Order: sequence, then structure tokens, then C-alpha cells
Amino acid sequence: MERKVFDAEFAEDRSHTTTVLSPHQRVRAGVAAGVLAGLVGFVGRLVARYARRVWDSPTSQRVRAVTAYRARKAPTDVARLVWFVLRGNWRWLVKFWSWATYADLRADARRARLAGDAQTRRTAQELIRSDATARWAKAGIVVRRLVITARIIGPVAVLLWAVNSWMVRAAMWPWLAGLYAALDTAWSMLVVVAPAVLSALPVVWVVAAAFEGRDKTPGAGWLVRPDRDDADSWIDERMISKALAHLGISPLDRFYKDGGELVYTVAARKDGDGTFAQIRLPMGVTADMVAARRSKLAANLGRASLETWPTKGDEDGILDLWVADKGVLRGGAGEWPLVHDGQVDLFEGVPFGLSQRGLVINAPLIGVNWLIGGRPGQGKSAALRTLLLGAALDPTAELWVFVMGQSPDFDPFAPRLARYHMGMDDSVAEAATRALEDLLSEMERRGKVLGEQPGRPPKVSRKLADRRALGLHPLVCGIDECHELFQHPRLGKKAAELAVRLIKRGRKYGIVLLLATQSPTKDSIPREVTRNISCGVAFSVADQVANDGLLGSGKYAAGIRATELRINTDRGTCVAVGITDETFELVRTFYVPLEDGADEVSPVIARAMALIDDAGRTIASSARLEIGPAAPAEVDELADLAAVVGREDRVRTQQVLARLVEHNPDHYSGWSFAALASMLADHGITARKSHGVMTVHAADVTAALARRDTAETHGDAAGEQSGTRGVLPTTSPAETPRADQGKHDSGRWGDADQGTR
Ligand SMILES: Nc1ncnc2c1ncn2[C@@H]1O[C@H](COP(=O)(O)OP(=O)(O)OP(=O)(O)O)[C@@H](O)[C@H]1O
Repeated sequence: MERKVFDAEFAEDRSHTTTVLSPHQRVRAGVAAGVLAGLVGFVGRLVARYARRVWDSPTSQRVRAVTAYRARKAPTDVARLVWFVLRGNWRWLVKFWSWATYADLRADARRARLAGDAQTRRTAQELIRSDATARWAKAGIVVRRLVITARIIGPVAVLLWAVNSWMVRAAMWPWLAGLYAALDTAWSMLVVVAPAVLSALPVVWVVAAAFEGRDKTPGAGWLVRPDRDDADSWIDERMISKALAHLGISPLDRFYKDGGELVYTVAARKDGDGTFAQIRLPMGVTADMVAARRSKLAANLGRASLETWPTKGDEDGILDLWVADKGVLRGGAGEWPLVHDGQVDLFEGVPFGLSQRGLVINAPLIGVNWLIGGRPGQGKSAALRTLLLGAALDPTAELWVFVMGQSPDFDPFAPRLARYHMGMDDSVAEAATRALEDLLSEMERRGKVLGEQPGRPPKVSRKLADRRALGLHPLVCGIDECHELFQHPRLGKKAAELAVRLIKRGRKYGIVLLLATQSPTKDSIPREVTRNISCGVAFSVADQVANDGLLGSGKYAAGIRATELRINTDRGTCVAVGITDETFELVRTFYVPLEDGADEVSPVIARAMALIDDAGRTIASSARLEIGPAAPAEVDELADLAAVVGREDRVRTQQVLARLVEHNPDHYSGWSFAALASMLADHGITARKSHGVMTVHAADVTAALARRDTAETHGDAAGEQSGTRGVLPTTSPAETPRADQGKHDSGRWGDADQGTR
């Protein structure tokens, strides 16, 4: 009991000594604990941050993606491996059998016999015989060597065993004891290594068999890009072959049944936002037959129809197959590259959209004409707007727009347009038809101008377009809802004829027609237009007729189908032909918003206007200067004469000539006195002698001008047609407005034309 009491006192005493700390000690302990906790927290945070960084790193993401992918694929992979091992063993067996029976040589001999080639047959048979003899001879040598080795090693082994049994090691000569020690070591190593080798042997065997039995058909798709989002539906040759094998095309089925393997002229490879492969189809199968089963092919490949593009390659028997990455076509094209800054050279093209390969398409505008179509609300006007916006950013380009309906789609363009008419009334159809007429006359004028250039260039180039005096600048005319024009009861036929002539011949002269329509049928768009158009663009269309009307006949059958584009879902996506060297492009068009209060078009137009200013051009003057009859053939010589004579009573012919050359060197350089005399005579003026020199009298020139004015007034009164050209006022030609500008209320340029807006 006493002891217990003592124990209790002792314990109480101990507890007393440990809990009582001096204040100083308590502070130190507290600080230490705080520092420790802070340190632990810091290290913890550091580790957590580092772990998060590692976790988020691309390598770790890839590792995770690969691991997850392999885990998902594990059951299939195991089954495939087992199959490979079995097939590997079988292949070895077959190889051994071929070797043992000389199968290849026998096959040669058989073929030679069938072909009646005795010499080759004899050679093959002799080879079999000599090979067999050599093989047995080799086997004999090996056996003989084994026997010799056994005869030498056997007695030595028996001797060593006998010595080892009769003598103790200590009594042996040292070299003999050393030999036995080395033999013991070798034996103990063999005892360890041999079982290990023996147990590894089956593993090696399995690996080697799996390697031997691996898929040797094209595209063993192991581990190909498993980090991709669509890894489970990754396309390789094996998948394509499998998908094609289940299309229900009989010649293709027969081909597979006979063990045929497809030839991939281009192996499946990454191509932009998808996979491209080119396949030479077997006998009896054409690319069109595959294209006709597109939805089945898409299903077999685990894709939507829109994502699967089987088309005819260079030949009917070659299939070009492009399969989009899953879901990639759902994304838009993004921002138009020129929306914030940049300028365009129309001869280089206008950024139009992203191709299926994810590349920006610079659509050509010079030397081509466009027909854009599709169901309502799918992006036609927006696409036309993008092209015209690009054209507006080329300060040398002149733009005309006609909207055959009540739509504000092009209103913000107004300041940049030389002609703009929008509305449903007849005046718009009239203005558009007149524009087509004017474009035809302009085309003829340009043809003449080109013909007069040194070397007679076949078409307008950037260099020629930049020479303002020639008036060969790009002239882009867009007509939205053009079916309304071509179906106009009074003007439709005429407009169609004019458009056809323009499309057939205008391309060389820098005149571009952009047509957009909802309804590309043969009744609404002249067949000759659809036949001759170079760039066809189809947004979602209802049927084969509309498809081929926009893209060209036979395109639907060849698998180039805008019918696959889903209404609204694929708004802004179109199928286009002629805009690149590819047979077709699936384009996600750029969209420059102009709706619901968003207007990104106006700032671009403001920039376009600034570019025009910088280039020292004006919309109206560019029209006057370049579209007007400013070409050499249409120079007003009488007006020039009046200008150079000015207010003087008379001027020496020599001076007149010099001033004319200075006034318009293009036209008057190289003129002789005889040429001047002939020009004067044309206008009823004769040079007169004054103080011994020939002079031109101002009074004669004024009289000639008055005569011409009177004649013109009579001409007009007699009903000269609207839009007639050929008369220039008498002031400086470089800045002269067109002679008919004030006379015709139809209005040609600038505000006069925009009256109907
Ligand atoms: N490339 C695009 N990207 C995204 N949205 C687009 C694109 N193009 C058009 N859209 C959307 O589709 C709508 C209709 O476009 P748009 O007016 O160009 O169609 P449309 O085919 O000309 O129609 P309509 O035949 O009725 O004139 C636009 O207001 C816009 O919201």
C-alpha cells in the first residue's frame, strides 16, 4: 500500500515537473511550433503546386490520355495479342513446311510446267535435288562434329569424375584442385541460370510469335495518336478497309472474299482537321459507287455523313477519301482575318473561309465569276458580303451591288459602291440590267485597250490595272437574289443573255460577276450561266438538281454533295468548286457580323474609304476616270485643242502640237504636222498663215465646238439611248465627268445611283 502511495506521489511529482515551463520557454516553444507548422504548410503548398503543374503538363496529359486509351482498349488488345501469337506459330509452321518440302521451288517448277517452260522446270527440279543433297550433307557434317566432340569430351568427363571420386581435393595437385573449383563454379552458375532461361523461354517464344503473327496488312494502328480526342474512332487503313468491306458493293465483297487487300496509293495520313487516304479500287468498283453509299460508309467509320467525303480521284477507279476529325466541322471559321486591319490585292484573292484541311482559303476574284446558292438563311448573303468586303479593301477596285429584294445586307457598303440599288421594284431590275449592258460595253472597250498595248496582253494584270489612264482596274459587280432578275417578266430574258455573254467573255478583262441565289434551278438561273461559272458555292441545298446547278453537273454523282449539309446546323458551311485547285472544298466561311446591333462591316468600309483617300482616288472619280471613255481611242481631240489654244487668239501649229503632247502624251506623242492637219480637217478647221507661220485660230476652234454641240442637241432630241458614251465636255479630260452623266436621270455613279437605296 505504502509503495502504491509512493508511486502516486512520484507520478504527481513528474507531471508537475513536465508541465511547468518558464514564460521564456513557453514563447520559444510556441515560436518553434509556429515555424514548424508554417514550414510544413509551405512545403505542402509547394508540393501541391508542383504536383498540379506536373498533372497539368502536356506530357502528363498525354500519359493520362494514353493510359486511359490503353485501358479502354485492353480487352481488344489482349484478344488481338492472343490471335497474333496463334497466327505467329502457324506462320512459323508454314515456313518450316515450305522449307522442308521446298515449296517455293516446287511452285516454280509447277508454274514452269504449266507455262511449258521445260528449261526453267528442269532448273527448278535440279535446284531441289542439289539443295536436298547439300542439306543432307550439312546435316551429316553436323552429326559427325557432334560425335567427335562427344568422343573427346566423354572420356575426359569420365576421367575427371573418377579422379574426383577417388581423391580428396587437398591431396590433388593445385592446378587440378583449381580446375575442379572452376568446374564447380560453372556448375553452380548453370544451376541458377538454366531454370531462369528455361522459364523465360516461353515468354520469348510468345513475344516472337506475336511479332511474327502481327497484322501485316496496311495500317497496324497500334498507338497511333491515342492522345487525340477522337482516339477511339481514329481512322487508319484497316478501319477504312473494314468500312469499305461492309458497304454491300458486290464486286468489292467478292474481292474481299477472295482474300484481296486494297492498295492505298496514299496511306491514311493527317490532313488538316481530318484524315485523307487514296485507294485504288479493285476491278468492277468505281469511286462513284462508293460515294453513292456515303451514309453507310460514314456509319461504318463512326462519323456523320458530313464528316465523310468519298470522292472520285484522278480516275474513276481511284477513291479520294477525306474523313473529318469528330465534331471539328461544328466549330466556325473564326474571325475574318481582315476585320481589324489589312488591305487586299484582288489579284491575290480574298480570305473567304477555312478549308476542310483547316487552311485559310484565299478565294480568287480576278479571272473568275461566282455563283453562290443554298437554302434561305444558310449564309449566301454573308458569303457574298465577305467577298465584296475583300474587294472593297482593294483601293483600285470598283464595286457595284444590286440586291433584288428588300434587305439591308449591303447598306453599310453604300459609301464604297459606285452603283448600289436595293429593293423589290422594277427600277432595281432595270438598273441591274443596265449595269450588265454597261459591263458588256466596258468589256469591249477593255478588249480594245488591251489590244492596243505593247505585246497585246491576253488579260488584265495587276500592272495594267494600276495604270489609271487605261481604265482596266478590277470591276466587281454583285447581284444578290439574282433569280429575281433572271425571272423578271420583262427584263429577265435580256438580263440572262447579257449575264451569259459577260460570264463567258468578261473574265479576261478584270470584270467579275458575283451572283447569289436561293434557287439555282434551270428556270431561275440560265443554264448557260451555271455551265460557265468558274466558282460554284453551295450552302445546304435540298436536292441533286440544286447541287449540280451550283457546283456543276455530275458533282452529286461524284460525291460532291451540299445535300449533306444540314439546314441551320451547318449554316455558314458550304461546298465550293473552282476556288482552289482541289476538286472541291468544304468551306467554313468567315462571318463578318451585321445583325442585331452588331456591325463589323461599317468599320471595314470606313477603312476601305481611307484606303481610297490615301491612294488619291474617289469613288466617283475612279468611276469617271476608269470606266468612262478615257481610253486612247476615245480621246476628245477637239476639246483638247480648245484647251491648248485657251484664251489666245491664235497659236502657232508647232506650239499647238507641243502643248497637245504635254497635255496627253499617251495620245499625241509622235504626232506630225500632217496628223494635226488631218485632225483639224476632221473638225472643219484649217490652219492659217499669219506673219509667215502657220497658226490655229481660237475663233475657228470655238466655231467647231459650237457646230458639234448643235449636232449633239439634235441627236439627243432624236432619242439617243440611255447610257450612250463617247462625248466628253471641253474641260480638262483628266478630271472630266462623263459627258452623259448630267444628261441621264438613270444615274451612273455615286449618289445619283444611290437614289433608290
Ligand atoms: N459563316 C457564318 N458563320 C456563322 N453564322 C453565319 C455565317 N453565315 C451566316 N450566318 C448566320 O446565318 C444568318 C443568315 O445568313 P445570310 O443572311 O447570309 O443567309 P442567306 O442564305 O443569304 O439568307 P437569305 O436567302 O434569306 O437571304 C446570319 O444572320 C448569320 O447569323
